Amino acid sequence: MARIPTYDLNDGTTIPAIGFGTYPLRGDDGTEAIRTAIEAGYRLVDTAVNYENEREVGEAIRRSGVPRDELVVASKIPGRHHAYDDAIASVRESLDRLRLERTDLHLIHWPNPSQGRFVEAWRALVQLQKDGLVRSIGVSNFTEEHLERIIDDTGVTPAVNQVELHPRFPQDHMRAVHARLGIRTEAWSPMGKRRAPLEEDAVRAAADAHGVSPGQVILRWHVQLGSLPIPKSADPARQAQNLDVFGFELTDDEMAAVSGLAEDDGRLFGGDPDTHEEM
Ligand SMILES: NC(=O)C1=CN([C@@H]2O[C@H](COP(=O)(O)OP(=O)(O)OC[C@H]3O[C@@H](n4cnc5c(N)ncnc54)[C@H](OP(=O)(O)O)[C@@H]3O)[C@@H](O)[C@H]2O)C=CC1
Ligand SMILES: O=C(O)C(=O)[C@@H](O)[C@H](O)C(=O)CO
Repeated sequence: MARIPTYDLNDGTTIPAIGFGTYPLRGDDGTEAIRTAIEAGYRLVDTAVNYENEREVGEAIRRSGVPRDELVVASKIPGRHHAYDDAIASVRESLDRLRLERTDLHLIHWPNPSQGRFVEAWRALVQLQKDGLVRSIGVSNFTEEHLERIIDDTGVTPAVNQVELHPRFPQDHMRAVHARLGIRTEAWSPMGKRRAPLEEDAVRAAADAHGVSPGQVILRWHVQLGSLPIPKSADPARQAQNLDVFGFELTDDEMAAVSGLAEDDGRLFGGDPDTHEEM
């Protein structure tokens, strides 16, 4: 099994350079899909309270037989749990469902700025990290302004910001913000989900040139951008293929051609964190 490179995080820990997205894998089939992904070599597994599959993730980990300390298990606090005490309880409930002693990465799922309580949720994560219930702490869908607010308030910089990022929406600005602040960029819907540009010439040409699939070209584009993708696949063959992106390199021209697929507003469903809120 190929070794997956890792990134250093700003809290002194490391994280695999690619992870496995688990939404919407649920039930027995979901557990089996997550187990086959771990068997294929994924060591970072991304879940959330709102995916309603933390039990399946925990069960898949146990069935995989992979030692717990080799896995990075990540979950997320939903919008309805942003109040300080609710955020603490949310993480404890996630641990109960996962049947784990701690998560390795815990994120605030969406900032929900109109509620104005994401700073409370961040303070709770800072405390939970001190208490050893979570290893690394981060956020998801935070803008530059949201990041600066929590850092100013606590002095603690998130290790990770998980944002929408794919060839149609490359997030140049947020990647620059993350580089400035020392935050690792993690990419959700890294393929572009239902709008994955698998048939676009830029992707097809690079796939042909390197003898790989269009999906591998997209994931390799992430790797070379320094973006940590978390592709979801229910199919064992595609799960394995998506991990196999460390043995070839896109040229500068190929990288530019894939980045050239960016659209003015390439978001998949209008998930602008200033206005899109999820409870
Ligand atoms: N923080 C947040 O707000 C959000 C986080 N997420 C996270 O990001 C993860 C991934 O995002 P997701 O929205 O699923 O989108 P992806 O971009 O990962 O796309 C998933 C789709 O691509 C297909 N696919 C996967 N690999 C290949 C391949 N090699 N070739 C062709 N098709 C492929 C899958 O089909 P198949 O299963 O049949 O292979 C599935 O339909 C989620 O599972 C979740 O963990 C997602 C959205 C928001
Ligand atoms: O999957 C997630 O993490 C989400 O935050 C949702 O927005 C999800 O992408 C969705 O259901 C969008 O239609």
